[in-house]
Formats: sequence, C-alpha cells, structure tokens
Amino acid sequence: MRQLTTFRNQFDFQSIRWKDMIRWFPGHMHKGMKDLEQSLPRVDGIIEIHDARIPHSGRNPQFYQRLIAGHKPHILILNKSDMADPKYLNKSIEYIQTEQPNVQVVQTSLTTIDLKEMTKMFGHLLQQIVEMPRYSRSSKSEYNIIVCGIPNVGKSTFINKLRNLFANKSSCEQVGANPGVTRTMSEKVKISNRPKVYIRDSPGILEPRLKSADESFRLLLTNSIPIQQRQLSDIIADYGLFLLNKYGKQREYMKYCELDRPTDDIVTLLLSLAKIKHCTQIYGDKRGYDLTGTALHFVNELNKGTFGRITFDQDILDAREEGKFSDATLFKTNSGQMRKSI
Ligand SMILES: Nc1nc2c(ncn2[C@@H]2O[C@H](COP(=O)(O)OP(=O)(O)OP(=O)(O)O)[C@@H](O)[C@H]2O)c(=O)[nH]1
Repeated sequence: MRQLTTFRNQFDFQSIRWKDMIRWFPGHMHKGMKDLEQSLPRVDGIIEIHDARIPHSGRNPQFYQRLIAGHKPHILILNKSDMADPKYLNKSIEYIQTEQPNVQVVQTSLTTIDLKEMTKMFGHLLQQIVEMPRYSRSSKSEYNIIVCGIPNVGKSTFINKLRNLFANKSSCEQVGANPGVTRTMSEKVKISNRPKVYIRDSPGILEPRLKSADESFRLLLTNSIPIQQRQLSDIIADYGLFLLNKYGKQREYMKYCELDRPTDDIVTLLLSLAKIKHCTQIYGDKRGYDLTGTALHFVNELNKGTFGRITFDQDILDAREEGKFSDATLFKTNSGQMRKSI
C-alpha cells in the first residue's frame, strides 16, 4: 500500500479503457438535439443552465453559437453555486465571458435562492430577452423561452421555481437526483401574463463526443453522466481523490474518512471509510469490505459537497488566469500534449 507524502501531479488514464466504460449519448439525447434545433425558429431566447463547479467541462459554446447564430439572447445560469468554491465563482463568469462575450452569465443556487432573489433574477433575465430586437418574430406579442443544458444541472428545478413564482402552481416538472430525468421537450408553460411569456424545458444534452478523459470524469463526478458500471466507481473515486489533493482539500476527506494524514492511495481511503460505514459484502463464505460500494458512496458524498465546496475545473481557471493557455487548449493528456477540449 502506498503511503505518500507527495501527491500525483497527473492522473493515469492510460491504463483504463474509460471510453468503453462510459455511455453518455443515449438515443433520447440525439432526438433532444434535433427537437431543440427544430424549435429554435419559434424561440425568443435561450436560458442555458450549467453546473458552476464545471464552467468549462461539458459546455459546448459552438453548439449554441450555431443554434442561435448570435441573433437571440443567450443567458447562462451557473447553478449549484452553493457547492462551487466561492473563490472561483467570479473567475468562472469571467472565463465564460471572455470566451463568449455575447452571453449574459449569472450564478445562483436554485436550492437556496429565496422568492425575492428569484423574482429579481428572473426579472433581469426577462428584461434581456424582451429588450433584444425580435427580427422576424416581431409581429407576435408573446415570448417563448427555452431552457437547456447538460443533464442534472437543475433545468427542471428552475422551471418549477418559476411556476411557483409566477403561476402559483405546485411543482409539476420531475426533479431527479439522477441524470436524464427529462427525456423529451416539455409542453410550454405560461409563466408571465404581461408580457406573455412561455417557457419550455428540454432534455439534458451532451456533445456526442467528449474530448478528454478529464472532462468525462468531471461530468461523472458531478453526476451529469451516470455511473453505469459499478466497477468504474473505484476509478472515479480515485480521480475524485486526485482532484481533492490537487486543490488542497485534504482536511474534509480526512475528517470524514477518519484518516490521520492525507493520502494519495484510494484503497487506504476506501478501507478506512468502509470500516466506518460498515460497508461489507459476502465473498464466497466470508464477509469482506465492499470497496466498490464504498467508492460509490465516496463519489456521491463528493458530489453532494460533503468534502467542501469545490470547483472541479479550478485548474483550467487558474491556467487561464496565469496566461498559460492562449486558446482553448486546456486539458493535458497523458502523452503530455495539450489537447483542444471544446
Ligand atoms: N446543491 C444543489 N442542488 C441542486 C441545485 N439545483 C438543482 N439541484 C439538484 O440537482 C438535481 C438535478 O436537478 P434537476 O432539476 O432534475 O436537473 P435537470 O437539469 O432537469 O436534469 P435532467 O432531467 O437530467 O436534464 C436534483 O437533485 C436537484 O435537487 C442547486 O442549486 N444546488
């Protein structure tokens, strides 16, 4: 067992057949993408929702640029900011606005936002949409807004908040802890009378091809891609530990896993955690620790914020700030080459 005082500075993806183990583009996403493209001519604005912990990973600015061609307001809500590192919230907004100057970016936490803040935020979003020239749609007096983004970022939560706020209706959209709850475009819902505003939810959509292992693993850690193979959970837990160490977040996992020192060895951590949580299973005629189940537990806790607020894309924001990258050449592969990840 390794007992290191220094930590890995790179994660070894090469020995893993990660591409074979992750399925992130199921049939409904392909259909969702087509539906979204078809509905766009009738849409007056896009509200994209994304996870504030991954301002880079999983976003595809070109996709939206192609869809709306800069002619319609595109507002980006960086949600789940309650779980992102507060030091990186503004940096995330700056990062996106440098990449996409036409996008209005706001950050929020839809689980903690109160009525007053929600009213203010939506009023602000609506103003952007209403004030933008309407081109061919100018004859109509109603506004249609579409809510989109990758799976599990809070799209349904946002629509439910709006319904409650403006229409006085109880929650109708299904909100889920698992990604992919919304599978089709929802019916439009009226959320304001003057002006008449309708809003529609869309299924979570990811790019058909993810560009790097880092990006994919960050989407797994934030539950935008489901962990479909249990055996993958050990590797994802190891990647989570790698990031916690890289970002200096040892204190919280040491406390939770009752470790007396930081570790870079996932087996050491999982064994300690399995003991505390009594996570065991029968192997033949013996009972032993269930490290795979414990790894899943560790990943869930990391995603829930148990080990503190973390911005998984912190390295990208730091590198951009330090001027180390001139363009979107962001994730480093194990071959040592820089790789375009957008
Ligand atoms: N901590 C935290 N959790 C949130 C926030 N917003 C949403 N959630 C949780 O994130 C999970 C996913 O929320 P949904 O609203 O179902 O996400 P979605 O984008 O509609 O998901 P899909 O249907 O998969 O596309 C749920 O468990 C929500 O309670 C937030 O601001 N903070």
